[in-house]
Amino acid sequence: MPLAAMRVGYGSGEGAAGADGVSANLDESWLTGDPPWLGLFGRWLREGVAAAIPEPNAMVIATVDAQGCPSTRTVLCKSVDANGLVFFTGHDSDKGRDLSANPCASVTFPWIALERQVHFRGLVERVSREVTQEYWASRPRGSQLGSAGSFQSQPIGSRDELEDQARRIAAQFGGVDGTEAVPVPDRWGGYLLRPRRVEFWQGRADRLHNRVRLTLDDGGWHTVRLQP
Ligand SMILES: Cc1cc2nc3c(=O)[nH]c(=O)nc-3n(C[C@H](O)[C@H](O)[C@H](O)COP(=O)(O)O)c2cc1C
Ligand SMILES: Cc1ncc(COP(=O)(O)O)c(CN)c1O
Repeated sequence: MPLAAMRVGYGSGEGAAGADGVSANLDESWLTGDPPWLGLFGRWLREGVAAAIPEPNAMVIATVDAQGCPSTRTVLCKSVDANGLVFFTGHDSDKGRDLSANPCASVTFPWIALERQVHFRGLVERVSREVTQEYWASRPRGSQLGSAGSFQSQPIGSRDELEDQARRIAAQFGGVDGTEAVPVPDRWGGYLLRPRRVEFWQGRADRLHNRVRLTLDDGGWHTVRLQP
């Protein structure tokens, strides 16, 4: 099928795997909690889990370099609370360098199977070393060794070289089957995105979608409905 002819209609409730609130129109009254995005975001995330969509906590994050050019890639959101969204990555990666130069990011949860997306934008800061260490300790040993064995976003000559490097580094900590703890590399850690703008989007028929945006200013959170 030609790309130009590929399209899906939204708002029938059929594609949405039985999630609540799919047939009802997204309404400002759904915004509950403190901050007011927290309740609905948590509900939609739980519905994404229940609908078994792949990696419902995956979010596409845009960062901007010192020249003002954006880049996007996917990371996993590993916790969310009233402060914001936490993810873990390499500080020396492209995104880590962008965030050092420009500590502002935008993320999108593309829950297309549920005919929904949520965007966040805000300032990003590193989490404490304690928070990073606690999360690191919860990761499977293989993932710890994988992160320790990779200098994220640096070039490497071949797959074989990457595997040799990872094996060499794993051996320093007793190897894949060892029991010695793998320390968190200094170059790896968590970031907290503190939202100042959040948008909930729900697909509707004939491209007449629902969009509700919350913005934080000195007076608190403000809600506005946007045209699709
Ligand atoms: C579903 C999915 C989840 C990912 N989660 C993470 C993550 O949590 N942290 C991370 O550093 N990279 C993650 N990646 C890899 C990144 O998308 C990216 O390739 C990597 O972080 C390097 O990005 P950068 O060079 O732009 O900094 C994930 C990739 C996918 C497809
Ligand atoms: C390179 C990389 N780092 C970190 C993560 C975060 O997830 P986890 O801590 O569960 O490995 C991922 C997830 N795909 C990843 O690909």
